Amino acid sequence: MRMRMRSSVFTTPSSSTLRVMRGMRSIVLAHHQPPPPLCKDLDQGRISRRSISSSSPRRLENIDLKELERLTKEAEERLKQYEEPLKRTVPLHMSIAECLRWEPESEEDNVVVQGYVRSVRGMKTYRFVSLGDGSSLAPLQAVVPVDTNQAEGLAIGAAVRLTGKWVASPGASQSHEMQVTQVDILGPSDAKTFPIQKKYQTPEYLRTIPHLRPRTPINAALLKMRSEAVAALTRFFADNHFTQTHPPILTSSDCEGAGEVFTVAPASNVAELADEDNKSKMFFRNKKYLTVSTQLHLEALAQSVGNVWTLSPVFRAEKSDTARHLSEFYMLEAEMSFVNDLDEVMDLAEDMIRNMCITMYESHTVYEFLNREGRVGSDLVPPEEVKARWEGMMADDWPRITYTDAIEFLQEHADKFEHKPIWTEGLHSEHEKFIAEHVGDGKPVFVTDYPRDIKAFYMREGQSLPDISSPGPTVQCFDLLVPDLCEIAGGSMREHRLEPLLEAMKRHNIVAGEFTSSMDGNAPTGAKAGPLDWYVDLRRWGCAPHGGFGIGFDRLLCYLTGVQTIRDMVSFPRWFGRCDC
Ligand SMILES: NC(=O)C[C@H](N)C(=O)O
Repeated sequence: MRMRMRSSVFTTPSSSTLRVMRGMRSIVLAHHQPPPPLCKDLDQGRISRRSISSSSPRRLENIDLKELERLTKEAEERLKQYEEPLKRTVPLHMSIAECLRWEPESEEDNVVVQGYVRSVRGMKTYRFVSLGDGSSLAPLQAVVPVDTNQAEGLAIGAAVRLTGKWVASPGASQSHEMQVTQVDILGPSDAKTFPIQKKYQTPEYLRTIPHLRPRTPINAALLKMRSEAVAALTRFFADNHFTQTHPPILTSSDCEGAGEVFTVAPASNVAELADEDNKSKMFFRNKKYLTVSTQLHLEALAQSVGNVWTLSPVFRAEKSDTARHLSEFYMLEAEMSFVNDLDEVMDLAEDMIRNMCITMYESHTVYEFLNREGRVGSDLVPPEEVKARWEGMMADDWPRITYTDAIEFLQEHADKFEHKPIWTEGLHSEHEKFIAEHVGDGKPVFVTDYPRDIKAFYMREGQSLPDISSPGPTVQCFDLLVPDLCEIAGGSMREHRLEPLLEAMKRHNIVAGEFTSSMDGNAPTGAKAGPLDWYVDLRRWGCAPHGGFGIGFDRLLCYLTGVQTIRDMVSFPRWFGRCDC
């Protein structure tokens, strides 16, 4: 089996920079650390900033001192923004994550937190309340005296604001706890009927209450992680001068040509779909669909501003009842202009994911998630395995093999599979799994140059490697495979030349009849390519070689969190037969 590593690095940072960055990241934890806690000093009628939490930077070696100085300055600047709230007179609350990392030596008065009651333990004279607000897997322990009537209304699920003293805790589970002096019940809850009790609840049960499920600590952490991933990706693309765009959700065609589109009609006239001949009665005067991929529109936008990206919902009417498929999911798609080599597209995908992981790795959320203990997240892949996934993603040089070589490799192990590996038939998920596990060695694997006839019409024909002798024509494309989840991304060079594109469309039966392939510029823009006329048009005027990819964003997050089914990764999952609330 021939295996290639990347030939070039598309983006910063280089691997040596990355090593430094990893060291730096420990110092730059300030980015992820809470601001100094703020609490109201009622006696003096002002708000004062208390000491910063004790999280000391680790791994000081490898640090460039000048860079350190720059970062310190940056951190000081950042701190300035917290001076502003000091002028306010209303109480400022701390998030629970901030509070938990705050370990002052002496008692701190008039601290305010707000959140949701996760549990209440009753003792004779005190109630022990576990409070969560989504910022942390760990709860805050609040101790409420019973005799003051303050404990009334403290029920599981209630939204509360607690004011009190932040003191060292005698308990072993936390360094500090709150001795509550005032309880405000902001949103009462009936403990008896609250559907998320403090006991193990199966993922299947939680899926029946998707509107309440986000309140569980793990689901809140998943929301935070998603948000951090988006922030990291946005920064990555901005740093690399990609333009973020908003391609449409309603479209005229099935980009992938797999017939998995949802058709759109107004609720007041669903019947219009049945009467295809009467287009004038249709809302859009023709059939329209929810997008399955924004790629084709991204190609148009890339011809304006160069490299572009988007993170959009896409929809697939696939009747797949698996842990990896949803009818609605988010796809991150990028399109690069003026590139002529599939390796450059793969470099981008690789750098982007690696960079995202490195940025996120030591965030509070990811740290807590990967170091969870006990029963927290017991339905997920164990933290050690998930950590190994992150390490694979952050490693350099993900292997690249051609589809032809992959099939050869699989054929050497044919006895292990239910389906025989056959060149013309594509890879089954058992094959993808095997490749990911045995070729990747913990890293994701690019499989390239698939047979032309099993791939989409828009892919550019040819081989990335001139020395490959494949059994038939191939296209310049890749699938990115990881263990367990198999394919998480796919991309290709696009056919940017008019004639070969029209030929490919004919081969795929996308259109019937003759095409107008004139390049004289006076030809009508319609190419008799039906709903894809406009896409053909893009090839008429100034279409540079280009390529791109799409990543199943929710699948990627599943892999990085160890969530076993994509239905538990997405807050409101939709799949064949299910679209709750
Ligand atoms: N933008 C892309 O290349 C994604 C591709 N159209 C897909 O749906 O897999």
